[in-house]
Amino acid sequence: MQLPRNAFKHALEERRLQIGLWSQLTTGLAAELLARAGFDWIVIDTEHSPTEVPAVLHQLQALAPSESSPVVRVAWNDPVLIKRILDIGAQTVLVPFIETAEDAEKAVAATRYPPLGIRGVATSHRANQFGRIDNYLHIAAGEICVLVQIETRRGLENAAAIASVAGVDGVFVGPSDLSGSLGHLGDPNHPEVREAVAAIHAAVGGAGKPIGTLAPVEEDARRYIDMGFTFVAVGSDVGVLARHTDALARSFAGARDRQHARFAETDRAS
Ligand SMILES: O=C(O)C(=O)C[C@H](O)[C@@H](O)CO
Repeated sequence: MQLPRNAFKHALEERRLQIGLWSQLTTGLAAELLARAGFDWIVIDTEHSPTEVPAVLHQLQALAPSESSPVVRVAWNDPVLIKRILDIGAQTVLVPFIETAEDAEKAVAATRYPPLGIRGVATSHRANQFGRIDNYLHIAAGEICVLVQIETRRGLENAAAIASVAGVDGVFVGPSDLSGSLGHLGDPNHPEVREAVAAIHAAVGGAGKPIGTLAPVEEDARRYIDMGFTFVAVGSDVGVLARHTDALARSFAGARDRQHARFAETDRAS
């Protein structure tokens, strides 16, 4: 049996723009629904959601038949978390809070078997099709994509060194945390944050690696695309659901309030 090809990894290598969606809805059912939407990549976020490993598995299964590549954001740069996610078949991991080249090396090492790294060896799991993929131990890394997240002032200062680490396939800028770290919490469009994003973009480009981000505001997403970002998540499932359900409820609130007022009038009259 062949190792599955990681379409997202190869698209990044070729700098083909990948439009993504952030997912925090946690269930296989939600992932199945999103799988048909037409995004190139979908982040299964375990850092800022209640999603634990079994729920990641259900989401990977739901996304498997689709054209949307799963990207699993682990909760922390922890080799145990990364190992568990790889063993259930994720081929792309996004590792948060990378501040130095050493942090990035640690993330990469967690995805590589010895002697290149420290990934624990299991003989039969979903990633190797329960032992059916020939030579998995020696070829797995070829289809694993490691994205590291820069989201602090320290990460900004070390962006070029982080991006240059061998085995880092791309750098993701976290605008929300970066703005907090730079003293502009809640204002990812503050000029200093924009300047920092531009500096990270230049450093990552200089290292010959692709860069991506999450930009739920359309104007921001289009700006990043115009700047040359290769992978841009343009929204999140919870955001889309919350905003659209708010708007739907609001659009019928007038009809309900008018009808209730008529009831109140009738009550008063009787
Ligand atoms: O710093 C950021 O921006 C991110 O890391 C993305 C966030 O975690 C968040 O917006 C996901 O809901």
